[in-house]
Amino acid sequence: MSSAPIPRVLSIAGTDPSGGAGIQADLKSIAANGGYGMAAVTALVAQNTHGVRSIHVPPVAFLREQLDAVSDDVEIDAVKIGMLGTTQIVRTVESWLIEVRPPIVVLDPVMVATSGDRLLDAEAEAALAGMLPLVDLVTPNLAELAVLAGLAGSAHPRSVPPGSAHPSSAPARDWAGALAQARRVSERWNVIVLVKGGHLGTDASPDALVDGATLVEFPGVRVDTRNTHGTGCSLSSAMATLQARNHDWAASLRQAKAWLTESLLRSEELHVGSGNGPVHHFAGLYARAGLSDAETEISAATTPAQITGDWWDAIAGIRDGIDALPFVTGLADGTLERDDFLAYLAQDALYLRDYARVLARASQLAPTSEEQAFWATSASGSILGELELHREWLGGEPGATFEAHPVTTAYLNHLAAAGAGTSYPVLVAALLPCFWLYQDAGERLHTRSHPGHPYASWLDTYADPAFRMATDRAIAIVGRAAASAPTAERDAMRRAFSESARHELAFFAMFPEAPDKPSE
Ligand SMILES: Nc1ncnc2c1ncn2[C@@H]1O[C@H](COP(=O)(O)OP(=O)(O)O)[C@@H](O)[C@H]1O
Ligand SMILES: Cc1ncc(COP(=O)(O)O)c(N)n1
Repeated sequence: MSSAPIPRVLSIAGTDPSGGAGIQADLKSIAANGGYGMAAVTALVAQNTHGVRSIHVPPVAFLREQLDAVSDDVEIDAVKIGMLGTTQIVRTVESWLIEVRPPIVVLDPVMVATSGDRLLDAEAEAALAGMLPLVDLVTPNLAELAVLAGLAGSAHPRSVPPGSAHPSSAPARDWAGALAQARRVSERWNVIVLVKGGHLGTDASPDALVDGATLVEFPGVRVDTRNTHGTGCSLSSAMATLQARNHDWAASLRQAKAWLTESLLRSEELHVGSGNGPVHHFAGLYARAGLSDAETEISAATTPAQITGDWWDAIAGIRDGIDALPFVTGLADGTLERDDFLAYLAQDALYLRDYARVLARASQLAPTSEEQAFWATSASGSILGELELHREWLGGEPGATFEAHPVTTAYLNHLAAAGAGTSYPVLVAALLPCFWLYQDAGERLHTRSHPGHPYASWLDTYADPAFRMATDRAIAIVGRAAASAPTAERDAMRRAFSESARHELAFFAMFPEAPDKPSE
């Protein structure tokens, strides 16, 4: 697999010359999350960390020219929409969206700035709600959510006469109230709502994704800082960028929140203005590039489970890829040719023999006797597994000569390289995908077993609770090692983990051997 392409993300928003919110924040946020940022300006806002002084709206025809100049030339992977200001601007962006149909659209329905200044005409609120059917994800704060929920209650958002009071809901005072409003908005306009609990005034800062009746909640820790200018802008553009990579909203939110929390924690390092300062968009990158010296507090703010959870989310594409492979679907429905199955088992036996040696190396490097025993037991299990495969399925002597497929060799070389180093954390991170991806795919595969299934006895082995426990244990060990590792080593762990995951995918993809590249 080649590396993921860099998403081209367009921000359509207002400006903040002090650099903390609006388009300036969006561009930093897109770049910090691995995207190529572009920007079309809706309104020029004279503002700083204390608030808005005045707003200048250029002719809307010129906004349309900016948008066309980008879309006539550049393939856009995601759009983030921020401050729109007036009904005319809303309509202009809406008609451009209808023509261009960007694949991902995130709308931060900016109405009022953190400072309390209005950034959207009151009469434009209904028009803004009217564009929601063109949007994939909307990211209102609690006040904005209440306005949208009020409009969701009316017969048709555009039936509300401009300037008239619409049946607005009061901002939710508790989390349950916010979720109920979000559900109304989601169902009314068929849009996913990212509910932000940052304004609830509690110690927690929860967020949630609401997609009709489906709810996924993300607990968050409130960072004690005044530097929250532009958090909404930054989060929404991070979401647009990460979604273009992940195609999984929950994974994107988990990553975006971890990044934003780190950027809030480090915001004190910036000395910008004397009001509500900006977040430090590049805090993590600076730390990892050696451009800043404090790094340990951030590690401390991240739990082992969050780290391994983030790694797992980042390989969502690989997991989907495994599930879709002809080998896996054929194994599930029993249509896999026996020769292909046996060819796979022969490679698996070869793999397990050397994997056991690398597990033994982890046992050698383990810092505690408990972990030493865990890896030694796993090594023993792996080599016994190899013997069993030969006896049961391959009908040969252990060590019988199968030729290693280049894919098997490549995976084993990667593991051997991790084992040849001296970093226990990197080694165990490289070993983890073999536990985790196998366990994960196996959990689904074993449900497909039935008495007449040609591979029933193989599928049944996937249900082994001992392997599940071993996988949980391996995840916990790796998470703990990562949480206490210096940043550079933790990055090397993440790379070793995702590299092994890519090898896992290639391993499952080996058979049946395709004569031609399958069409997309
Ligand atoms: N002090 C804080 N600590 C942690 N997260 C915060 C803090 N302030 C805001 N956030 C997070 O930043 C994101 C944007 O939040 P919010 O303040 O609601 O947006 P807006 O800028 O649109 O008002 C949310 O995910 C929220 O949880
Ligand atoms: C141009 C522009 N767009 C949006 C915001 C909202 O900022 P916040 O995220 O602090 O609510 C802002 N202050 N300026």
